[in-house]
Amino acid sequence: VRRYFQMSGSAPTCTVSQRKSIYVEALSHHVAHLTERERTLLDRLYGGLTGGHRASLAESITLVETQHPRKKELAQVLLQRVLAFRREQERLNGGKPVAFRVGLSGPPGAGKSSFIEVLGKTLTGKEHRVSVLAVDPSSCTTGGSLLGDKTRMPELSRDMKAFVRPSPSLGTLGGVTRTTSEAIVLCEGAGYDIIMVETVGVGQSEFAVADMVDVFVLLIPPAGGDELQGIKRGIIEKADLVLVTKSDGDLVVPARRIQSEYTSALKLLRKKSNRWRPKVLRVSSQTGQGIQELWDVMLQFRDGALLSGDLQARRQEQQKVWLWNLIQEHALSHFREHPAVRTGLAEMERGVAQGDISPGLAADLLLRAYRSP
Ligand SMILES: Nc1nc2c(ncn2[C@@H]2O[C@H](COP(=O)(O)OP(=O)(O)OP(=O)(O)O)[C@@H](O)[C@H]2O)c(=O)[nH]1
Repeated sequence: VRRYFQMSGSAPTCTVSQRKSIYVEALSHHVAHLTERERTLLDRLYGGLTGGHRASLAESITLVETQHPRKKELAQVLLQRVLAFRREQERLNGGKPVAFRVGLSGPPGAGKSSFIEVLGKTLTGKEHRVSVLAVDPSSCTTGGSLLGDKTRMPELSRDMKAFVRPSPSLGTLGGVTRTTSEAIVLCEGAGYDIIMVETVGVGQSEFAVADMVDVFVLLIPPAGGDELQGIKRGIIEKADLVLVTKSDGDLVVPARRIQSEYTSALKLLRKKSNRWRPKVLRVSSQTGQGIQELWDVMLQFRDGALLSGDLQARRQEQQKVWLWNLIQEHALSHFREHPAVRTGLAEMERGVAQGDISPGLAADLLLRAYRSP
C-alpha cells in the first residue's frame, strides 16, 4: 500500500512516519480490495492526469463528484495518490506551491465570464496552464444554474492550455464545495498552474470560495444604487482585490465613481492583513484595458504572501476550516437522521417557537435522545 502511494518509508521524524501510516492504514482497506478492473481504472486516470491529459482530468473530477459509495472510495484513493504526487512536485519546486489559486465572485451580470475569458487567454498566451472551476449555489437547490447553462468562455474552452469545468449540478453547498476543493487538487496534479474558482455573489457560496483560494477578487459592475445593494459587507471584507468591470465607453465615468466609492469604503473596513491593503482597479474585458496591470498586482500579492509565509499559513488554515466544515456537515446529518431525533424534532421546534420550552432544554432533550442507545 505504501508503494502504491509512492511514500518514502524513511520519513525524517518518527511522528511524521507514524502519521503517514495512519493515512495509509485508513485507505488500506480500499486498496486491498481493489478489483483488477478498479486498479486498471485508477492507474489509467492517475497516469493520464499526471501526464496532463484533459480527458483524464475531466473523468477524475467526475469520479470525485459521484454519490456512488464504492466510487467515492476509489476517488479517495486517487486523490491520495495525486496529493502525494503534488507534494513531490512542490518539493522539486523548492517547497513552493505548484499553483496559484484565484477566487472570483460578483453578482450575476457583473462580467465574470467575459473577464475570465480575457484574463485566461492572456495567461495561456504567457505559457501558463489555466483551469476554471465553478461553484454555483443555485444548482444545489434547484438543479438550475445562476452561472448560466449557455456555453461560457467559448474561446478559453477551446484553448488546449485551458480546462473549463462547469459546476457540479447537484448536492448541498457543502458537497459542491468539497468537490471543488478536490477538483483543485486534481487540476494541480494535472499541471495547471493557475486555478480560477468562480462563483455568483449569492448565499454562502462566495464565502466558501474565499476559503479555498490564495487571492479573492470581487467583481463589481459600474452600476449604482439598487444593483449594488446585494453585495454584502462581509464579502467586501474578504476581498484582496476589487475590480470594477466594463470600464469602457460611456461606462468609464460611473466606473471611476464606483472605484472611488469602494476605495473609501475599504479604508473604513477592518484590515485583513498588515502586509496587504486591498486595492480597487478598473478593467474592461472589451478593450483589454487594465487586464495586464491587474495581473501584475495579483503577482505582487502572491509574491509578497509567499515571501512572508502568509500564503502557506492561509492554506493551512483553510485545510483545517475545511476539515471542520465536513465534520459539521456529517455530524449534523447523522443527528437529524437518528430515529429518536426525527420523531421529536418537529415537536421541539414548535415548542421552542411558541415559547413553551427553552431552546437550551429542547437541545438537551434531543441530544439525550440521540445519545441513548
Ligand atoms: N461594455 C462592456 N460590457 C461588458 C464587459 N464585460 C462584459 N460585458 C457585458 O456584460 C454582460 C454580462 O457579462 P458576463 O461576462 O456574461 O457576466 P457574468 O458576470 O459572467 O454573468 P453571468 O454569465 O450572468 O453569470 C454581457 O452582456 C457582456 O457583453 C466589458 O468589459 N465592457
